[in-house]
Amino acid sequence: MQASLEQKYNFDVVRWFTIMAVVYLVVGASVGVYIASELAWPFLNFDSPYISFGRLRPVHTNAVIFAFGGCTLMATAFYSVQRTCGVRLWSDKMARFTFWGWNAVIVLAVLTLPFGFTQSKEYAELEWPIDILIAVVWLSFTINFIMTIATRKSSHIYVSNWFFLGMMIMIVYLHVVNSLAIPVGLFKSYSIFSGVQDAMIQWWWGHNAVGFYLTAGFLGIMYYFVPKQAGRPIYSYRLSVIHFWALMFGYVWLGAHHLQYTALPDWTGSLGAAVSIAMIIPSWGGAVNGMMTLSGAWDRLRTDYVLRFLIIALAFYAMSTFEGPVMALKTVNALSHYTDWTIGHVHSGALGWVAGVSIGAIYHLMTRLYHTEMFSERLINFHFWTATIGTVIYIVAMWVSGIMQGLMWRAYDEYGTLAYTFVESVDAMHPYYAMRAIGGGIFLLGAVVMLFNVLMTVRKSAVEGSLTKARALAVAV
Ligand code: HEM
Ligand code: HEM
Ligand SMILES: [Cu+2]
Repeated sequence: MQASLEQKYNFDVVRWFTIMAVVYLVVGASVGVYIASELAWPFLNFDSPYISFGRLRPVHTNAVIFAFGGCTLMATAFYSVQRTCGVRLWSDKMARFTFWGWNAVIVLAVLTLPFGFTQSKEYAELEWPIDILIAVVWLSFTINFIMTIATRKSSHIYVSNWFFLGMMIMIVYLHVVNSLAIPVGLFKSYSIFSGVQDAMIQWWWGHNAVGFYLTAGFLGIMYYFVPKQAGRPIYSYRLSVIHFWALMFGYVWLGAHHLQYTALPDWTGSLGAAVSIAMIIPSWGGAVNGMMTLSGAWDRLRTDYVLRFLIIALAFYAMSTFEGPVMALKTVNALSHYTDWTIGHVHSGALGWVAGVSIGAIYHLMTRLYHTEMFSERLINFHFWTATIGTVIYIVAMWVSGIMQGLMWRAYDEYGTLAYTFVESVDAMHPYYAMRAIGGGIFLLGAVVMLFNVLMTVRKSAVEGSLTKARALAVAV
């Protein structure tokens, strides 16, 4: 059975993306721990512009979102679309181009960001030549995916493909519009938008990078891998369809919640807040749908570590999609904005949800792609606990420091003047920044163990010859 799968499908490109995703998780988390340490112990900036916090921060965000997240999305999308449609990828060449092109983007990011080449748009820092490359590579990914669905053998299009498709199409136009700029040199350009319009476009992209890339794409992963790992059908197919359309229509309206109390018209922020609150419903619908897939088989969580990763990720998804809407409310945002509370929210989504569901999917993929068991189940268990504990320490540290910052900045003394100077609030953050660096270090340790486990599994498969056998059998079949 497995042998013929090797022949029928293109798993090579999936294998490459899977391994690179794990490598980039380690790289991105390492830079994360480093910049977290720079905030706790500023001497680590070593007075060098190249490794200063300001320049390494976008290296971190690009590495985790686009390198780790991107490779995970491409591996899982290319794998699940073939399996659910019962056909090989439409074009092997295009898939190879997507792999090399995407990695070229990542290398270019590492080569430009530390030298200060940036458009200064968050999550869209890369300069215009790289933006063009991103658009071309992303389109090749999208077209290959759509054409694979178009040639499918199954009658309907499974819901995971809908989520991947939604992500791909939205990202094409968000990326293109947000990146429209007038170049004045090879690595210098000016946005065609200015002032408040520029801010609005930036956060229309920024929020939807979260909503479509970090959420819809990873929900595609959830809808394929949770039922697969649990060995049961998704709890409610009808709920998944409602989840999909509500998410697609809702998320695009939220960008203004990043710009409360700015030069934007007041009503845009109110609209953003109102729709944000409404988004709790589809988000929780999706999380419940994933969790209830285990209904009647909860005992599996005791023994199946991969399933644990997937389900705890859904718990973090539910938590961050409750926290986000609350933070969108103007009264709450007045306190939380500019503080570490936002950073805590980001990482409960990014570490708990995005990394959690990715890690679960990658462990699942490894055994299917290399036709063997994982090198060590115990190390997966170890990874589960380090990832969970590291994430919780990170988030708790940021909640405390964020709320403290917010309260210190608005505290008045008996004469009506500010009770604290800004630098006093920075000083008060030190213990929490140290705590975050430690939490991040624990998370990173788990990621390193995962890389080791993954590489040993590749080696194990080579020693056993299981992949070679599967391929040879494929020729014989
Ligand atoms: C070991 C793990 C990690 C550590 C220690 C870490 C640390 C950090 C630090 C120190 C910042 C800058 C915060 C600031 O400006 O005050 C940051 C920002 C960010 N990180 Fe991480 N990070 C980690 C993993 C991740 C992962 C896996 C993701 C995504 C999947 C991620 C996504 C982000 C994003 C989106 C931001 C920007 C937040 C914002 O602008 O509000 N991080 N991270
Ligand atoms: C219904 C769901 C969600 C809503 C309504 C929401 C809302 C918000 C709000 C109000 C902020 C703070 C804006 C500010 O004061 O600057 C924020 C920041 C952020 N959220 Fe969420 N959130 C949601 C889910 C998520 C999820 C699941 C993730 C992660 C993967 C995520 C990632 C982020 C990031 C990266 C930022 C920081 C943006 C920046 O300033 O750089 N959010 N979100
Ligand atoms: Cu947002």
